[in-house]
Amino acid sequence: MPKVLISDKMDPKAAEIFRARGIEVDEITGKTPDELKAIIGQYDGLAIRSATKVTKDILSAATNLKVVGRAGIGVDNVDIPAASAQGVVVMNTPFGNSITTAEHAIALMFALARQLPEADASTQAGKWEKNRFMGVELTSKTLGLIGAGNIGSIVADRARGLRMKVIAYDPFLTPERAVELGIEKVTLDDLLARADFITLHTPLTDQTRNILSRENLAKTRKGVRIINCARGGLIDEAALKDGLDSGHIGGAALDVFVTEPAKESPLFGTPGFVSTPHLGASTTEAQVNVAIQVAEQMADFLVSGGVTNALNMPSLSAEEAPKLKPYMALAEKLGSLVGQLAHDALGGIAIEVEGAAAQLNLKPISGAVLAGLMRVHSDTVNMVNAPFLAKERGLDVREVRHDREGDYHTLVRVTVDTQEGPKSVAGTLFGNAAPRLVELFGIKVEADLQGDMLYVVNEDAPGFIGRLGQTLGEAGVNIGTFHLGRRNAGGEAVLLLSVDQPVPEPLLWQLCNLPGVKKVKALRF
Ligand SMILES: NC(=O)c1ccc[n+]([C@@H]2O[C@H](COP(=O)([O-])OP(=O)(O)OC[C@H]3O[C@@H](n4cnc5c(N)ncnc54)[C@H](O)[C@@H]3O)[C@@H](O)[C@H]2O)c1
Ligand SMILES: O=C(O)[C@H](O)COP(=O)(O)O
Repeated sequence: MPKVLISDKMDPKAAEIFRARGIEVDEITGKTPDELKAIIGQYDGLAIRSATKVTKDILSAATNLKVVGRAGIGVDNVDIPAASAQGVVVMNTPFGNSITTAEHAIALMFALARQLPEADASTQAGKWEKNRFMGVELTSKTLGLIGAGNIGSIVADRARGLRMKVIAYDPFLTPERAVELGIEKVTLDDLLARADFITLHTPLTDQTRNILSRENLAKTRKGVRIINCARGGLIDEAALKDGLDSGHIGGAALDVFVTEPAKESPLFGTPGFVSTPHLGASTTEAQVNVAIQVAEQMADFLVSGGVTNALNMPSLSAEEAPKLKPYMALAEKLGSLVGQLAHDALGGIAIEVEGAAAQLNLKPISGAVLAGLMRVHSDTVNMVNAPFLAKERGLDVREVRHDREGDYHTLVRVTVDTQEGPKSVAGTLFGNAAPRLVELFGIKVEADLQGDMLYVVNEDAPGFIGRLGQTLGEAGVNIGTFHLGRRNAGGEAVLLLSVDQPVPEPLLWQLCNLPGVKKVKALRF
């Protein structure tokens, strides 16, 4: 039974779903990194929000971990390259809290426009300072969005409802989408020069870090009000403080900080500054949404192999997964076969599909081929890390879908570029379920790739098979199945034998020395 750890505060629905799907679950929150490291080894899945930092160090102890599920959007607390290298799938819930977070941005915009927190504190202190608090209307003001993805688009929609003019800087926003959203796509400088309010909705990346730098803050309109419900690090906090002190910036509201938890900051107590403790996603509705989504996604993966919203693996729906399962087994065997038979470094690999296979999602099939190929050299390779390792090793991976009828109703072909030229193996599914090799380096041969096997290349001549059987028999090696193929009568022949036990090295040498033998190799599937 798979076991999941929920290490951050999460709606109880998550644990309920895991249990209902036959998954054992522990909810242990507030652990230090060392404490987490000490227990993580027992879990197949880790469900988190933003508090747990899934570092390379934690992952190194997560020897059973298969999936990290983020109940939320941002995954900057997960070392995705390290997880990928270790074959751990990382998934998030990209839409579950978007409305809630957009609403928080709008709430903070109102808070700034009408100085609500300061007015509240003053009133509750018994001051009744009616003349101190003079606000601004939002109607007709220009709102500048930096980032117009899921959350930015919802903010735009709500802001348009408030009769604001919305402009957006987002290099990936298409002109068509901008029209659809009713917003104007602008350059960053244009946005800085025109916006009365600026709200940030990008992830924190090398391109967005410090996007509101001291220099860019100086380009904003006097009195600009700034909201950040996205990620700390998008704004230079020291420059923001200086801008508020000088009066150039009319107000700033931060839900997120460079260092969290932000228990102290030079910004605290600055007039015009409003803050919340990373509450963007904190509504009952959003937390129920993300808890249900993350638990369903992780359970799908752990129980049936379905992959949704993964950041380091192609998606595979729970309905697709059973259909693809036999193909992935076939693909992995074909990858393993070429991996075991290749003698030199491979320059490239082509994964081709035709017939029924051509109608399927090719990514998981090619991931399985690569996993089979590379597992020959490392048993920690799986479908998640195989494509990354292939890229790291400079392997050129080509995927081809053929729209043609072949000899088989479904076929997967793997061709590797070797120093001797391209070499190809192909397989099909018998009864839509049983993987079968049907071609080996240009020779038609039908074989199950199963357990211990022997691959023999020899000159096609009478008497050879008898000598081979006798040599194996005398050494006490029992032959299970026997598959023979040849290029042409009297030419080169290929034998694939399944044997009941591994063939020891001295016996392989003995077989190599039989007359007519060109090559012998022990294989294992
Ligand atoms: N405060 C919270 O509690 C909270 C809650 C949810 C999400 N978030 C954060 O909000 C942010 C936005 O989330 P989302 O769901 O809208 O993400 P998203 O991926 O849907 O949208 C991000 C947008 O940023 C744009 N972008 C990327 N690089 C850019 C750049 N250099 N300049 C301008 N735009 C750029 C992208 O094109 C995309 O449209 C994320 O950082 C997420 O972690 C915070
Ligand atoms: O990226 C997100 O989803 C938000 O930052 C929410 O973080 P939280 O789950 O820790 O509230």
